[in-house]
Amino acid sequence: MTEQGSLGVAVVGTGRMGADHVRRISEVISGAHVTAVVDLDTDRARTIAAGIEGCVAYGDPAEALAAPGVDAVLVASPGPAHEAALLAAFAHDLPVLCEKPLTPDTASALRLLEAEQRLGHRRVQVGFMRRYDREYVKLKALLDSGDLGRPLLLHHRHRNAEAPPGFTDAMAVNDSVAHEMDVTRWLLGQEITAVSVLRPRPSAHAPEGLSDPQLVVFETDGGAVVDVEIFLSARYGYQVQAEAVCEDGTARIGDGHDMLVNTAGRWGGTVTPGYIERFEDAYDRQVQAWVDATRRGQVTGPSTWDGYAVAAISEAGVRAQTEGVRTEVELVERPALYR
Ligand SMILES: NC(=O)C1=CN([C@@H]2O[C@H](COP(=O)(O)OP(=O)(O)OC[C@H]3O[C@@H](n4cnc5c(N)ncnc54)[C@H](O)[C@@H]3O)[C@@H](O)[C@H]2O)C=CC1
Ligand SMILES: O=C1[C@@H](O)[C@H](O)[C@@H](O)[C@H](O)[C@H]1O
Repeated sequence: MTEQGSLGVAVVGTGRMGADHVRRISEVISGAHVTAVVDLDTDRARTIAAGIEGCVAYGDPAEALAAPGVDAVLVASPGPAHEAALLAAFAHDLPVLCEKPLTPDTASALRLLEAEQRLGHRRVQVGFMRRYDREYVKLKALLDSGDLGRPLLLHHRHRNAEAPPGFTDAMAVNDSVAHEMDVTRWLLGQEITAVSVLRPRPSAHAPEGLSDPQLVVFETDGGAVVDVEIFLSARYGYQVQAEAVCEDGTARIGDGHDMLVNTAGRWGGTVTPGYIERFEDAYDRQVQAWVDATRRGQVTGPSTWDGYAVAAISEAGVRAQTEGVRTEVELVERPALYR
């Protein structure tokens, strides 16, 4: 840290999310600055570093994390690269904000759980940023208050304008629905115990070979049933909604953050084009919360355990999807570090 106590952050992966986080740390939030950027595409890393005073570009995460001035790490490389980056951070006992998913499979998530326990303290916050979205925070507070009674059903809608190139059926579950897995566990304070997946006839706008949309159904250990529409080729914009159906009422979020306009015989608001715009404030609040906690020497937010649980639910979800069967989720016993 600098004399002023500003946290020196290395950002690993400078693609869409990584570059946005570099901007956020440099221009939006307080208490941190970017000292290193790392990308296998070294030209990209160099271009980003060139715009930030004192920032050095690297091609190898391990080399960057050993550099002076690196107090903490933000991992924004693709999911399959997260395990190596986290293990490199653990080797220097550095705090990490790791973009979701923690890892895309259970075996690697378990290895990380074990590695963090060997360190003896929590080091990781997983980037499930919906927990920092003001609307989700409000919904959770209402459910926790008990004013609506016991939650019975949760309906989630998760629509992207178009699927990124190369997106697969499995990624619809372990990359996109991963958010609903986390937010369901958090909102309800319940564990997901089984997953089923239904695939209607694909939209004519779905990329060749992608089942889109899909309907994913979770059962929980508190007896709730949760459905998630994941529709990656919705075309008209990016929309994320959630509705809780409880014994004494219902509550719904995500209908619009904008004003409603009446003009030219039409009524309505706007739909954001993508997640960067829809969740801008949540990303800011997430990274600020991580920096603040790290400067206090604390680790808060979604843990490696939460990341592991989502990996296990994802694995069950991909099996449910490919085999067409309801699949139970198997979790190891929750270690003491995460209770
Ligand atoms: N929280 C959210 O809403 C979102 C989270 N994400 C997550 O953010 C992460 C990154 O996604 P995007 O930025 O969309 O991907 P991207 O493909 O735009 O960028 C990834 C970058 O990482 C680099 N890279 C690949 N392997 C690397 C390695 N081993 N070490 C260092 N750099 C490496 C690539 O060259 C590329 O520049 C993923 O985990 C993804 O799931 C992505 C979109 C939204
Ligand atoms: O995390 C995200 C992407 O990786 C994923 O591909 C999108 O479907 C999600 O909406 C976005 O939040």
